[in-house]
This record gives sequence, C-alpha cells and structure tokens, in this order.
Amino acid sequence: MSAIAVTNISKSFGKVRAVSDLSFTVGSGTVTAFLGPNGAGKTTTLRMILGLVKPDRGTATIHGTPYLHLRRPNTTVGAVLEATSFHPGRTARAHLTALCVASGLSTDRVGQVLDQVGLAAGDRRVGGFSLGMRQRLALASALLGDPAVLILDEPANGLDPEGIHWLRGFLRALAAGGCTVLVSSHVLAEMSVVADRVIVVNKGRLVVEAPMADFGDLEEAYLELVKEW
Ligand SMILES: Nc1ncnc2c1ncn2[C@@H]1O[C@H](COP(=O)(O)OP(=O)(O)OP(=O)(O)O)[C@@H](O)[C@H]1O
Repeated sequence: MSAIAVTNISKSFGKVRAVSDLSFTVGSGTVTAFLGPNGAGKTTTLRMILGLVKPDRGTATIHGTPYLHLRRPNTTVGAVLEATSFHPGRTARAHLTALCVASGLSTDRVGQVLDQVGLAAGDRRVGGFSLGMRQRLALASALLGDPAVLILDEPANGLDPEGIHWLRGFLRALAAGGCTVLVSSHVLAEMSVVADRVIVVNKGRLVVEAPMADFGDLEEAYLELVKEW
C-alpha cells in the first residue's frame, strides 16, 4: 500500500481552479519532491491530504485512510506548512510541551525532538528566533509523535547554507529509517540531491510523476516540462 495516495482530487476556490483531477502516490520510505510553479496547487494539495481543506471531488489517504479518519493522526503523520505561527512569549520547550500535553504524547519527546532538529535554544523565547530557528521548531513539532509520514511545505525557506546542508542529511536519515517524506520546494538543486522521486504539478494538474533518476538535470527538465503547459 502507498504511504500517501491522492486519487482524482479537485478543489476550486470560487472561480479559481486550484487543483484539477490530480492523482499520484508516494511510496513508503522515500523522499518525494513535490514541485510546480507559484500557484500550481501544491499547498492546496498538501492541505487536502492533511484534512485541512475538503476536496470538491476525489480522495486523499495516508496508509489507506483519510487523515480525518486516522485513529492517532499525530503518531501517523507530521506536517510543517507555510506560515507556522508560535506564541512569541513561549520558549521552544514550553511550546513543544504544550503540544505533547494537547496530543496525549509523553513530554519525554520534547528533549528528543529538540536534539533531533539541532535546536540548542530550547529555553529561549520563540519571539527572538530567526526564520531558520522557527523552521527547526516547526519540524520538531511535526516529529513529536514520531510519525511514519512527514509532509513539508518549503522547509528550506529561511535556512542558511549550513541549515540547508543539515536539512538534506536530516531528510535522508528519516527516509533511511523508513519514514516517508513528501516535500514541496522551489529549490530544485537541493531537491535533486535529496529526493528519490519527483511529482510535478502545474495549473492544478499532474505534469509528471517519476523517479529522480529519470530526470538527468532536474532544473533543465523541470523548466522544459513547465514551459510546455
Ligand atoms: N483559501 C484560498 N482562497 C482562495 N484562493 C486560494 C486559496 N488557497 C489557494 N488559492 C488559490 O489556489 C491556487 C493554488 O494555490 P496554492 O497555494 O495551492 O499553490 P502553490 O503551488 O502552493 O503555490 P506557491 O508555490 O506559490 O506556494 C492559487 O491560484 C491560489 O491563489
């Protein structure tokens, strides 16, 4: 069974057709790059997989079950979406502890995920965090339930070169441990070294779904594919 299966989903916002009859699957233990131009429908698709947006048609499942029907969603799938906000007066540790309590998870996880994402500033208030530190905290939040599936919307945003290098190793290590990662990004050079598979969408539709090895130069292939649409 696919870790994630999207089947014929469509979503319009008023007259805007954000996603149109889109289908793809994501295999277990892989890093899959989810690519497409601005407005292609990536975030809307990720939000539909996560039960945050209701599709007009079609289904999205995680290990065969729609997100909203998962018995323990926090331990099945973790997500980092754009514009994650944190209470500025709280420390990272307090933020993660509150999430553990709200989700019925052991607070032992707090120290573990802070270590996992390399966030040494756990006792500092989040209001003073850089964008890169916020990204790491968002990742730490997503990892609290030790999920088998991780969905990330532009996680390299705001990371410095060292952070991007770290994220690469981090995602590969997660996949090596059996975690399934679906990651949207505009940073093609980075995706070409981190992802096993590629899904390209444009104007809400599937352009291509293929192993990274099929692409040669990802940037060149992507620009050609998107130009044709
Ligand atoms: N809540 C909403 N209300 C109205 N329109 C929306 C909403 N969410 C998305 N859209 C529209 O749907 C289309 C797809 O947007 P989406 O954010 O899914 O694209 P994207 O591929 O994630 O883009 P980007 O790479 O810029 O983040 C766009 O035209 C966007 O303006």
